[in-house]
Amino acid sequence: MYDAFLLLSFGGPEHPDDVLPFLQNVTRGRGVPPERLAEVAAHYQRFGGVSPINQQCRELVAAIRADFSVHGIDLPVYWGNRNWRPMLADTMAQMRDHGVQRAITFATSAYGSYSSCRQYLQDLAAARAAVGPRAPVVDKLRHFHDHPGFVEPLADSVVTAFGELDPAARETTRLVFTAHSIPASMNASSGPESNGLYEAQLLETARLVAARSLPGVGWDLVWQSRSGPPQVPWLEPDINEHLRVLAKDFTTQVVVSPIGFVSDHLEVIWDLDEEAAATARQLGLGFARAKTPGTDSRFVAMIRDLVQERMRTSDDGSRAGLGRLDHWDFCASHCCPAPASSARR
Ligand SMILES: CC1=C(CCC(=O)O)c2cc3nc(cc4[nH]c(cc5[nH]c(cc1n2)c(C)c5CCC(=O)O)c(CCC(=O)O)c4C)C(CCC(=O)O)=C3C
Ligand SMILES: [Fe+2]
Repeated sequence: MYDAFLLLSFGGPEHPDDVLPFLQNVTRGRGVPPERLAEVAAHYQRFGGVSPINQQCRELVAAIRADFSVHGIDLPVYWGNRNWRPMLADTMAQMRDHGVQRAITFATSAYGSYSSCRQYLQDLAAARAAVGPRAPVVDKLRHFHDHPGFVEPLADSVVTAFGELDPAARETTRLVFTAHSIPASMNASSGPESNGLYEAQLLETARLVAARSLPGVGWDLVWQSRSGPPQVPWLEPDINEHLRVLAKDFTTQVVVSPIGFVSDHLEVIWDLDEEAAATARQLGLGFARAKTPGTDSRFVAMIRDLVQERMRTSDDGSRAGLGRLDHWDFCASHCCPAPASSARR
């Protein structure tokens, strides 16, 4: 049924000169103010112009290849990005040259919404159009917000992070989950019923991870990495604002778990490990950041499970998942529409 596997990711710069063109690719037609772009460029330059995300994808590709080979899955593994080299269209041209006809793709985002799902589908369509008539057909794997292979490594990392804090202060510990903020209207229009699928799936993940890591400890889902013009409402509160509120109450320490991401890329190591950690320090709050799945073997096995689930010849409708929300293989075309301001892209 499928003759190749494609890892589809966001991409990031790997040289100081890459930073601006990368940011231009990300924000083209999106109305992100120049001040915000300059600020984000400075974050990348603080890390020598190198985002860790591409190296993390290389490691994931290697782990998937090893896992597929051990489990007898005979699919070549390709990798392409939305915003930086290796660009998706170049990878797709290579797949065409290798005779690939129908590939299955895993996008490095667990959730629905325009930015986290639909945009990847649009990128696939645009890349196919660019590659021309013999471009492979590429199907996208489903959302995996409540898959045990995602939830379990996240929960273990929360326990590990709590181990860096004062174990005696469990009563005054808060578990703070974060995800990338998106425009409130984008959240509202996400999902087949346009009723906030992005936040609903994130709340499921948060609930499942909390119950498996620090049961009884209070938790919240808050947002990070807000972009866009200030007059447009985005999901709130921001993590830094939330830490200020927690510190006024009886919280003495926080475990922060970025469930919105699958690897510890720049938005994690800058916005949390630098910025949110500094806010916590100022407030006198203990702070520990839990890891994302990265190349955890359970996460890699989940990717295989999703491929096998899609490839099985008789579908009994069952889908591995710990939560209560529905799962589906193919998103309806009306699902998670592009925001009006970016329709031109
Ligand atoms: C939902 C979501 C995810 C999670 C799902 C997924 O992973 O796909 C995500 C991931 C990421 N976002 C990333 C980087 C950036 N996102 C930006 C801007 C934006 N993100 C948005 C949403 C999301 N983003 C939105 C609505 C915008 C506004 C512009 C627009 O409407 O599209 C900008 C522009 C500058 C700014 O921040 O303003 C940058 C540089 C990186 C790479 C990190 C690295 O390099 O290591 C990753 C993985
Ligand atoms: Fe982003």
